Order: sequence, then C-alpha cells, then structure tokens
Amino acid sequence: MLLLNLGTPDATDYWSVRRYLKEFLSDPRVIETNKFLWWPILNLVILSVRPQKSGHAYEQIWDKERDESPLRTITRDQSESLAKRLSGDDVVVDWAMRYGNPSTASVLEKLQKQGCQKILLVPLYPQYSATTTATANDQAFKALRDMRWQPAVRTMPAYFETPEYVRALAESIRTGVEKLDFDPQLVITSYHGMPVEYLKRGDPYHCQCYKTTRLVREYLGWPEERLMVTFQSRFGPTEWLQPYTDRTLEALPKRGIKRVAILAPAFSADCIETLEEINIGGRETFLEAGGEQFGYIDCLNASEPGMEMIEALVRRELSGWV
Ligand SMILES: C=CC1=C(C)c2cc3[nH]c(cc4nc(cc5[nH]c(cc1n2)c(C)c5CCC(=O)O)C(CCC(=O)O)=C4C)c(C)c3C=C
Ligand SMILES: [Fe+2]
Ligand SMILES: [Fe+2]
Repeated sequence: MLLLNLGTPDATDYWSVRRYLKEFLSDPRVIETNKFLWWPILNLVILSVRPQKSGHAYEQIWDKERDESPLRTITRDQSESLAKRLSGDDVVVDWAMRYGNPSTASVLEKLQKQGCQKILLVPLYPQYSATTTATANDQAFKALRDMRWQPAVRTMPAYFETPEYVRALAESIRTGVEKLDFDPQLVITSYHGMPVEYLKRGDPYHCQCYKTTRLVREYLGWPEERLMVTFQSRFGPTEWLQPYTDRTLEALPKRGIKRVAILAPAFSADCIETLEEINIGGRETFLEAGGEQFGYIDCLNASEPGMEMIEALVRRELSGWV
C-alpha cells in the first residue's frame, strides 16, 4: 500500500524551495497555461522571487529537531501507524510524494523489489481534483511504465462522502471546539483553492468541498449559519474559487463575528498552507481586523480517529487482495 501526498521542500533555503516549486509548478495538471507562455513566467519571474518568500514561510513552521517539514513528518507517521494496524495482514505500507522526496518512482521501485505484486495507491486527498489526486496517480503510472514486471495496481477514490471521513471530520470539529477556551460564533471550513477556470472545465473539487461541509453540518445537526466554506492559498492573478479565506477573515469582525474557529478539510496533514497561512497569517488578519478570538483546529493527521478512518477505507479497497 502506498500513501501519496503532495510533497514539500527538503530544506528552507532558496535552492531547495526553488527545486520543489519548479517541479510542482511545471506540472501541467497544476498549471494549465500554454507551456510556451508559462515557461518564461515561471523561470524568469516566479522562480526568482517565490522561493525566497515561501522559504521564509517554511521557516516559520519547520521542525528544527527533525530538520524537516511537518507534512513529511505527519505523512511518515500515518504510514507507520497504518503499517502497525495492518501488521497481521501481510501488507507492506509505505509513503511517497508527488513532488520532491521520497519520490513516487523510488518508493514504487522499492516496493517492487520487496516482492509487492499488488499495489494500492492511496492519494491522501479527501476531495478529488485533477491538480492533486490525478497527478499523484499519473506519477505512479509513469513509474510503472518503466517496469518490465509491473505489479497490479488499484487506486483509492476520493473519500469526501464516506461515512468514515464525515464522522472523523465532524468529531474533530466537535472536540476541537470543546477544547477552545471560548465559544466560536462561526466555524470556517477553509479548503485549498484553485482557478475558477478549472471548475468550469469540469473539475469536481469545488462541488466536493461544498458537499463535505454540508455532510459534516448534517452530522453535527448544526444550523446553516454556524459552518461556512471558504477557499485559501490563491496563487497568481487569475480568479480563484470564492469566497477567499483571507478576505472573509478580514470582513467578519465588521459583521459582528469576532470569535471564530477554522479548519482545513482538504488537507490530510498539517502543512505550510494550514500552519503558516491559516494559523499564523489568517489569525493575524482576523485579529488586526478587530476579531477577538481565533481557534485553529488541526487536520486529522495521524490521530487515532484519523487513522481509524484511513484503515477502514483502505481495508475496503483491499477487499479480495487480503
Ligand atoms: C498554483 C496552483 C495550485 C493549485 C491548483 C493547487 C491545488 C491544491 N494544492 C493542495 C494541497 C497542497 N498545496 C500545497 C502547497 C502549495 N500549493 C501551491 C499551488 C497550487 N496548489 C503552491 C505554489 C504551494 C507551495 C507553497 C507555497 O509556495 O505557497 C501543500 C503544502 C506543501 C507543504 O510543503 O507543506 C499542500 C498539501 C490541494 C489539496 C489542492 C487542491 C485544489
Ligand atoms: Fe497547493
Ligand atoms: Fe499558501
């Protein structure tokens, strides 16, 4: 079983972040702009300024002891926890990244050498998007293309509407809110954004985000106005999915909403987008705009309820194999 996540730089210095961003932003699944038009913009403009800016953001959240990014630590923890849970079932569990290290190709090769002849690919994205799920699978299939003795492969579908995920997410909100030392007037589900154009071309991500929040609201039995959807991490000058998280946080205090809790359901692991952009940047934006209390609710990460959910999902996908 191969857990797949997005990837992260090896270090926070300019060249490490640049290498990571170059691989990421050269992916035509992520940037659909014509490649002859995109090449000079990426190489001459974005890669000369963004690595510095992102490197600084990574520094804020870097795990200095392990010298790695939280996304890597958490993905490894998830893999180790799942391996323990499946230890009686003759299943090898490993993890890899779409961009950066450990690369998908290197881990697939390792699994093949270990004798794995059936591999379940598990893209760790609850909501499907061509920019995440599809490119993670593409990268795995690209590696399989070079194998003479190719293993059989299954891919795990997006799991946003499974009862296991909805329950785990809803319960994380319930306990997250209970742990706060204030009562939030509003809970914001902030999803990673994407260009509106991708939605128009048929990417179902936007709809799956809204459905996730609706299912969670129904599970909790909360009124509509208690749980809100926003989209974060805007990149570049084009229009992205709205409402934008940062603008919402800025506007809420003027509407009398001064106590909020926020979580990021599109991320299976806390990362720069949640820890820096939301818990540091979003908090600052909200408090500077007149907000009084801001609570961040962690991603499911390698928590017991989160791993119980992943175990149930992968067991279903492994049916007939183990
Ligand atoms: C430029 C277009 C981008 C699209 C479309 C996009 C979609 C998307 N991304 C995630 C999950 C993650 N993204 C992360 C970081 C990140 N994302 C983009 C750009 C797009 N993402 C950039 C440039 C970056 C790098 C960080 C930065 O420079 O700001 C991460 C975190 C990686 C980490 O190291 O911590 C994740 C996870 C989803 C779910 C998604 C779906 C629409
Ligand atoms: Fe992203
Ligand atoms: Fe970001």
